[in-house]
Amino acid sequence: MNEQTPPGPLLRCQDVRVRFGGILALDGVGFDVNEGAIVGIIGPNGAGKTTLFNCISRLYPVHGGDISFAGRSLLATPRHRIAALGIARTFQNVALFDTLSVAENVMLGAHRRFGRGFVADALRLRSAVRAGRELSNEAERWLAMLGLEGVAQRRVSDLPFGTRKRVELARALAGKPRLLMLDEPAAGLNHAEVEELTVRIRSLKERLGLTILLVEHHMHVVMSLSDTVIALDFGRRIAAGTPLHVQQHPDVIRAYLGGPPHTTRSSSAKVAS
Ligand SMILES: Nc1ncnc2c1ncn2[C@@H]1O[C@H](COP(=O)(O)OP(=O)(O)OP(=O)(O)O)[C@@H](O)[C@H]1O
Repeated sequence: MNEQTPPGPLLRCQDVRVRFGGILALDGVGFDVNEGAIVGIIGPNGAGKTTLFNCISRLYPVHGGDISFAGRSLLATPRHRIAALGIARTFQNVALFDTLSVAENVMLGAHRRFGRGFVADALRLRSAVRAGRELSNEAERWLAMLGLEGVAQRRVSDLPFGTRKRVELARALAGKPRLLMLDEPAAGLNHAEVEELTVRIRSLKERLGLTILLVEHHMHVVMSLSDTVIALDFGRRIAAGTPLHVQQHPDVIRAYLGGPPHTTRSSSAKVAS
């Protein structure tokens, strides 16, 4: 555990509520994420998974409850301070600077750790050169870790989707987060890429001592990686516990199969590992 962290979970969501007009996208959701754990969030389409990520990243306002990180409420933290606190994320549809190179995108991820000193250095030539070199060495390290050395100078827009997802992961890691939030990292990947991703997430977590919050529709990925799984449906937490417990929970099966009380719900995911 990090010395500056008070005892307790690294991330705590308590009774989180978010409304969009008449829709309660999150309706009193609560759970803890302990340091070093992988917590999976599952649920049918529209369950509130991405909304939850957007609340933790401070992209969406929260209308009730609290979200705290390392013992401190995030709700008073402006969104531009979230990365500096040690939270990084990837997006369902990949959010990179398409016209920049792979290396430049990853350097941007590392840049936050150079902070204001980096800007100050830019005003002093020798230091600026040194800081630039450090940043570039740092980016190279992450590119090597993700097997991206061969495409470092390629423009992101020229790369296949699976590679862009890896670049986004490298950029998130370059910020040296304590909490890494992965929003459907396996979406759009082929079978071999999904297998490779599962192994990579597990090994990165071990190697870097990461804590991971994972939203994923591929049940094999989420069930094999997660220590704890939280299931949402219509903005509510319907189950939480070990992957096996959640997988066999009648409300989870009902939510995915569209049985009562939510007979209209369908989903692209099946509850099977
Ligand atoms: N910006 C928004 N404006 C209005 N409604 C929204 C917005 N974002 C999400 N919603 C609504 O909130 C609910 C939860 O959506 P959310 O995207 O969080 O679900 P999800 O579980 O991530 O679904 P999926 O698996 O399809 O990505 C849905 O009813 C959705 O239409």
